[in-house]
Amino acid sequence: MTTIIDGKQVAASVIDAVKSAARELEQDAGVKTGLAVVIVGDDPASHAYVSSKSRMAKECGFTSIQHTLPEETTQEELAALVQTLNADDTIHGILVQLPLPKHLNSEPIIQSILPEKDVDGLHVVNAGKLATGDLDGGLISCTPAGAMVLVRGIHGDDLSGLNAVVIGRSNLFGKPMAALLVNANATVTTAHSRTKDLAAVCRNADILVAAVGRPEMVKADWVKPGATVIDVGINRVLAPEKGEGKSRLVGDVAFEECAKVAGAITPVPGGVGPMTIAMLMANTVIAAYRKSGRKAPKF
Ligand SMILES: NC(=O)C1=CN([C@@H]2O[C@H](COP(=O)(O)OP(=O)(O)OC[C@H]3O[C@@H](n4cnc5c(N)ncnc54)[C@H](OP(=O)(O)O)[C@@H]3O)[C@@H](O)[C@H]2O)C=CC1
Ligand SMILES: Nc1nc(=O)c2c([nH]1)NC[C@@H]1CN(c3ccc(C(=O)N[C@@H](CCC(=O)O)C(=O)O)cc3)C=[N+]21
Repeated sequence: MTTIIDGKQVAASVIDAVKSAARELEQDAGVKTGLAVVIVGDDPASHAYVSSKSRMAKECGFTSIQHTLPEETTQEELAALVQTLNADDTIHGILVQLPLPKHLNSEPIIQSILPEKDVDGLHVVNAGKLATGDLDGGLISCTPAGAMVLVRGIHGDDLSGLNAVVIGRSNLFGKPMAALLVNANATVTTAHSRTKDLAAVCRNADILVAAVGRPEMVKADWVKPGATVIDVGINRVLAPEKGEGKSRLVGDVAFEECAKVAGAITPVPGGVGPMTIAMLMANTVIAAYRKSGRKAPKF
């Protein structure tokens, strides 16, 4: 029987642990954990993600601040907001929702966030710590951190002898995911748009992770029988069967057919997505513990 990995349930248990950690920090040190989420422009999908992040932060007992800036915000205005949040002692985590509108350059903005407040794990200091194997010193990008929790739930902490293939090489997901898998002793291949015979590369994977942004690209005959399939893709496609103009969410994996071959597989929605938000909360409370000089909990 194929295991359908319940990301919602795993995320709920991470959130419970975050809530207790935040409560303890407040009781013992008088510190209320604070998260600031910055969004520029009016992309509806980005707004939906950002409001669920802000809502969850409140549910965790955090101070949650959302800065919604207009589409025509300048580079200087956004940079100034980040400086203000860097200097604000009540804010422990800063997340700038990506992508930014085209006229803005995201890289200097992300690199201007203090590394200890970079709950997205995108600052070079945090990316560098992960790349050099210092997993406890920095902050790890939320989606790969969450995907790893799901992988660990199936295979345990030690992936010795297992082949892992990650499709995608972004700084937000593919690169940190590959680093986490290598750190757990998997033998890792990173595939991308220039990879030759992707299907054959994937068939070699005991753990197959897809983060491409192409609806249902991974087919059943790409999956090694019994493999663990982690679908990171979030694609909104038209669903005429639900009515005119309606849409539904699908991953980068053709779920129905791949579920017949895989040993374990994440659904979309309800797989990696909820883990991303849970790990964002985890990173924020970790940042608050470190700022107060206390040993941070692990999630
Ligand atoms: N569930 C969640 O919480 C999250 C989901 N996502 C989703 O994950 C997906 C990927 O996100 P992200 O990493 O930011 O996306 P990017 O667009 O930054 O990266 C996509 C990667 O896929 C590769 N790629 C594109 N086309 C192909 C192809 N035909 N064959 C093989 N590889 C290909 C690209 O290769 P190349 O580098 O050569 O261009 C690139 O490395 C998206 O659907 C996004 O919405 C992202 C973050 C969080
Ligand atoms: N700086 C930055 N950091 C990010 O982590 C980041 C980002 N920018 N930009 C966009 C992507 C995407 N992302 C998701 C988060 C949660 C769900 C999620 O909760 N998904 C639900 C479904 C949500 C729905 O129904 O629309 C699920 O998969 O079950 C999805 C996607 C974070 N991202």
